[in-house]
Amino acid sequence: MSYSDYGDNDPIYGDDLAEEDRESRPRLMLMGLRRSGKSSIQRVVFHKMSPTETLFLESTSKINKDNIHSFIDFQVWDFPGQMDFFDPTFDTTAIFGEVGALVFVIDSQDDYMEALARLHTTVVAAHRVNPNITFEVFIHKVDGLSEDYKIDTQRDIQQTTMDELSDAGLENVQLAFYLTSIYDHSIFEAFSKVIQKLIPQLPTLENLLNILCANSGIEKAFLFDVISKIYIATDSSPVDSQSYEICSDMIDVIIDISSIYGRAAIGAKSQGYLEDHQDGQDDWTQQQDGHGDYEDTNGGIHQRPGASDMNSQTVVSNSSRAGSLNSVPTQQTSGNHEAFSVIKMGNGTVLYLREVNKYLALICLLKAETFEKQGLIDYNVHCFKEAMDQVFELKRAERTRREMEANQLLEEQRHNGMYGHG
Ligand SMILES: Nc1nc2c(ncn2[C@@H]2O[C@H](COP(=O)(O)OP(=O)(O)OP(=O)(O)O)[C@@H](O)[C@H]2O)c(=O)[nH]1
Repeated sequence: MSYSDYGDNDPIYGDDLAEEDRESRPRLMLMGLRRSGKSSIQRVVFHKMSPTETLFLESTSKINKDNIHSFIDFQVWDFPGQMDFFDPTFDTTAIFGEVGALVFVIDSQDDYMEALARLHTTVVAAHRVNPNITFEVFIHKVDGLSEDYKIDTQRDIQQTTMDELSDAGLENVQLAFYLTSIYDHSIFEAFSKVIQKLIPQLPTLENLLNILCANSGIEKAFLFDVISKIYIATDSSPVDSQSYEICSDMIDVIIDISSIYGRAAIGAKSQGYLEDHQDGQDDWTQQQDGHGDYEDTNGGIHQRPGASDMNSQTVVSNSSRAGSLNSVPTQQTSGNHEAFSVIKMGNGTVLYLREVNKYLALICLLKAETFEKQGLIDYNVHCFKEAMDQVFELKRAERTRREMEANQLLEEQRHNGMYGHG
């Protein structure tokens, strides 16, 4: 995945975005009152900004358009809080016409009555222009609220919003509500669900993951976008936040070890620890800054000869969380240099990560007994990857076919224009 720089004068991704680009990418809009946390969400999720750094973000003064290049290309538009969308000079058709999802951010630590009024007018206007928009409401900054208060706030916001929409004759409009904070995994989990709605291949991916889980004894499988740590699909068993968190943390562990090991490896080379794999050692690390182009993940994880011994040798701390690690990951690059890692935890659960393509990683949770048949799991994952390739290849082929048809039509029109009067 690569990300745009989002400065106002960005020559590539700012206002100069090519017209055809505007049309071909699903658009995701971040709206809400000033200081509700829109830019922070965008920077934390897509640019790897640390949550505390968002304290220094300046207020957004114009729409920031951020092009996300990943398994699907989409745009995130961050709107300034003070913008009046309903000013007659504002082109609502252009704004809402192409939108895939509208994320409305409400600051739950503040008095939210004004935000609810704005949410209502936004939904009414957007739905009138484009009834296909999905509305996602982030009840944000819940890190400052107690568990009980979170639930009460969500119930109150949900009830008030739906009542008002129903009074306006819009009882059929679907809104999804999420409790979010940039200080924990909740923002990534919420974004995962939002993005999934923009992926046309989602049912196919879920089916493939179901088949993989059923045939390999895997308890839960997530397909992650490595940089953003958004999961784009999972099997159809219910998602519990802890499973998501531990899998998402695994990506961080792998990236951290990859970067430390990569650097250490250069130093250790003279001592004979390393045979190869130095190049590309920081690929995943580079991606983490949110600006790396994520072009080459091969060899992102490196193996010291005999690295698999690490698993049985090293015991790190144990803690009360089910997801705590008490053994160090076994990391390997497989024959074709794709990242692969296994973490065995103290509670008898195994975390299994495999790079699927340059954007995605598959992470599975399974029992240690099941993992004894690793050969079967490896083989099934290989089949899964091939099926995934086919799914995305079909999409590419379809796009190419449509482009060719459009070009042919254009040619014919040109030809008729030249010779049509003869
Ligand atoms: N506690 C807490 N603070 C947050 C969270 N998200 C954002 N903030 C803080 O909220 C403040 C405003 O965030 P911004 O991202 O600038 O808000 P915005 O909606 O983009 O504001 P405008 O650009 O003025 O529309 C910053 O100080 C952030 O650190 C959160 O999840 N929890």
